Amino acid sequence: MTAPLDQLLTAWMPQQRWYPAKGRGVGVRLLATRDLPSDEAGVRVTVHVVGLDSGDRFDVVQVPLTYRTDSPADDAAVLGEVLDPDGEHAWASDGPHDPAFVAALLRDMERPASRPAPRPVRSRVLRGEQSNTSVIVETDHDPVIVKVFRSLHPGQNPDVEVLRALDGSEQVPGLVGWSSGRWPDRHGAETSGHLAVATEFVADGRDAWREAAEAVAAGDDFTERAHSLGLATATLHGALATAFGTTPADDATRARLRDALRDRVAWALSSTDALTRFRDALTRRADDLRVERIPALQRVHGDYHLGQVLHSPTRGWVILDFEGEPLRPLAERTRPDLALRDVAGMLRSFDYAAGQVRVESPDRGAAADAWAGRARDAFCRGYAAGSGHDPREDAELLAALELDKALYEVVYEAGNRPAWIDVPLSAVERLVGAASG
Ligand SMILES: Nc1ncnc2c1ncn2[C@@H]1O[C@H](COP(=O)(O)OP(=O)(O)O)[C@@H](O)[C@H]1O
Ligand SMILES: O=P(O)(O)O[C@H]1O[C@H](CO)[C@@H](O[C@H]2O[C@H](CO)[C@@H](O)[C@H](O)[C@H]2O)[C@H](O)[C@H]1O
Repeated sequence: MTAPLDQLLTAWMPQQRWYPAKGRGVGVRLLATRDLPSDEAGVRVTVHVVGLDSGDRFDVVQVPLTYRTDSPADDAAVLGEVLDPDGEHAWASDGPHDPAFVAALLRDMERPASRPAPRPVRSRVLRGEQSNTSVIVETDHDPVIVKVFRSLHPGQNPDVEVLRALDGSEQVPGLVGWSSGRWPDRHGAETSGHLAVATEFVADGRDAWREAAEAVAAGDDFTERAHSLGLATATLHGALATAFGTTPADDATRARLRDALRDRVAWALSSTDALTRFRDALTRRADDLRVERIPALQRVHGDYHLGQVLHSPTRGWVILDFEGEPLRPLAERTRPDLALRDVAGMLRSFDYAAGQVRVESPDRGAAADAWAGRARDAFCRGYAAGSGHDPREDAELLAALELDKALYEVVYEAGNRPAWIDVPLSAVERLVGAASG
């Protein structure tokens, strides 16, 4: 049966992992539509920008579709029969699954000077992602990964902004191109922002989370890799400081830091009951935060953990995903911050690798904790070798940032993986305990 596009989208979008309005009743509004030149006969490639209005919230998402006059081969990606933007009967498919969209998008992208447009040969959508849709593309040259942003925000997407600023740096994937679009906001004012980014695909890269999880399970040493990751992290921070500048910290920074921890405590306590037994200790900890020295503020990664880095035998460490913590408003995620926040994130991640063993086989918990202790120590030593400063010298600040991250993680796990919630909860217990004891 042929349906109008908004009806089809209203039924299809909530089933997608990236849908940001799960559980909320929304009005679906088509905000903008742009065709990309297609080189396949009978295929129309269209990028729709769609507003999801639930009264108190207004999310904007990108839905690229291809329209074919004949029923397409890949059933899994078909939304259904629809009237296309000209009112003609067509089959609509989810763009990232359709090579016609991928080719049209790559041709349409802006690119760094001297980089030719890659010509796709084959493509496949990466499975398991939550907030975006990424497509791995074999091309006439090197493989490329295209990240199609689903939730759109006005202005620069942090991934595009950082990769453009750091292009040529060994610690991040090479930039292939990016695309932008325009749409009216909920009040009808014209806005624009990034829609997608394409980068070098590190084909021999292994997810560091998987490497670490395997190592801790097998009792294998990880200190060499943790050391070189610390060094790569310090190099990344140096490159970010050069590209975006630094701001010296002052008394106002000190006050903001304490307010930020208080806000995080209040947000976490109101988001989940799991923290109730720590209420008093957490409130005291935030009120009592005293930090002597605060390093200069700078652009940081913002959601740094083992799942954000690849280990490649040919390229070394490659750091991904500069979009910051997905549960935080975008405007906050790009503000100058403490590089130490990323260090704290990675230290938490080593604890997570041990924590998942603790959850699954409590009898191996002590060995896993010792593994994490060695990895954390090696990471800090590597960071010191790269930056000239051991992060553990700022012990009070580092512990506060680890606590801040652990609180975020408790809320994240409560919403996403309740079976893992004890991993960050035990860190909260340790970190408030250490402060009061
Ligand atoms: N340049 C790349 N090379 C190889 N794999 C990549 C690359 N970029 C992303 N990936 C893979 O895709 C996953 C998701 O990418 P990421 O940028 O973190 O997207 P998201 O913000 O949706 O989590 C990564 O964990 C990694 O496995
Ligand atoms: O999806 P993102 O990569 O942007 O990050 C979110 O999901 C992460 C889980 O995949 C979550 O990370 C937490 O779990 C990791 C193990 O799966 C662990 O290595 C991290 O240290 C821990 O924070 C991340 O917090 C969340 O923003």
